[in-house]
Amino acid sequence: MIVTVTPNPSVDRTITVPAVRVGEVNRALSSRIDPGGKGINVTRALTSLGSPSLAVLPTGGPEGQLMTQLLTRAGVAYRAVPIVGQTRMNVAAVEPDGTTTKLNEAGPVLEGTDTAALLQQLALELPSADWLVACGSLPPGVPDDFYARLVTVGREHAVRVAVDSSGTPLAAAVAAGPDLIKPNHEELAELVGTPLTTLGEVIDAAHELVAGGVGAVVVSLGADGAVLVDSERCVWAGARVTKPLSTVGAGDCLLAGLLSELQTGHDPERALVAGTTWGAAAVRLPGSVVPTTADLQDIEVTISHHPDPTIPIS
Ligand SMILES: Nc1ncnc2c1ncn2[C@@H]1O[C@H](COP(=O)(O)OP(=O)(O)OP(=O)(O)O)[C@@H](O)[C@H]1O
Ligand SMILES: O=P(O)(O)OC[C@@]1(O)O[C@H](CO)[C@@H](O)[C@@H]1O
Repeated sequence: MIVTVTPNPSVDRTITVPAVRVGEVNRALSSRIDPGGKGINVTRALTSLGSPSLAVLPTGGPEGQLMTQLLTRAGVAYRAVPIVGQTRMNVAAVEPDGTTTKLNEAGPVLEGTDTAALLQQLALELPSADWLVACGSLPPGVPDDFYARLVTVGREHAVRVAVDSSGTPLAAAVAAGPDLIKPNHEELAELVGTPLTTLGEVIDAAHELVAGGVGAVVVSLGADGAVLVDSERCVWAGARVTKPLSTVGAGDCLLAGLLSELQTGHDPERALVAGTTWGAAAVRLPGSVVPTTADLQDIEVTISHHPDPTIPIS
């Protein structure tokens, strides 16, 4: 079982527009809402593709109610921890070529009691977890070492911990030695404190983190695929998508595909191929819609054990 925790979930509103015109009234061609936030997307993708998963999240206010309704409707298993504040709503404006502009709220303030209730709920779920997946930004009020604490708690319960976040919460988690992290290009550059302009530099940065105690580093590189580095291997994988519709949640689907294979004992290379397939499938779907089995059928993944280190990464 894969348990995800999303301290800062969001109802995602995706609005399709002919073009984003800053400072003007933009009329929508269509709009949709999805239950969102990175860990929730991971659980939604796993559920859609038949891997057992449970999402733990704080919820409050009308958007919180909407969130639980959307999750129930989607058949997603979840534990909602009530909070005083109001769950956020994030907006994505998507142009016809897939260009996506996101407007993310900071999220509600979580009081100390809210954070304690979230941790208490997680403690109840850990006995049935193989992986704990901690994802997304932290809302105001949650201490920066929240994910680092989860890494320690996971280790105490012999549960592997994956972290997908950014900035200080990710840096603190990395110092605690998680089993897996999934930064994208920018998050990795911020983590190691240096711009990364080629695939070779990305790989070197990932090796540096593995040497420092992270079990595996999977770097998602958008249209340039993804690379997995651990103490035994460095593998790159990518898939071509001709008509990208929305990249929102592609990284979450990549992580879900990867963990679905790791959980069942498959090797990291096979897991990377699955993750790349799920990520590419997500890009072909609107909003943060997660793929079904049918969406994975015609995706061809290329892998390389000796990726060209000079390839520029944008
Ligand atoms: N245009 C694309 N073509 C093919 N595959 C893509 C494309 N964009 C994304 N992917 C696949 O999806 C994976 C995740 O995408 P990306 O690197 O954009 O994640 P991310 O920045 O973490 O996204 P998010 O935070 O919105 O989930 C990539 O590693 C790649 O496998
Ligand atoms: O503000 P955060 O927590 O960094 O990211 C939140 C978010 O952008 O991430 C998901 C896509 O990965 C969306 O469902 C959601 O709106």
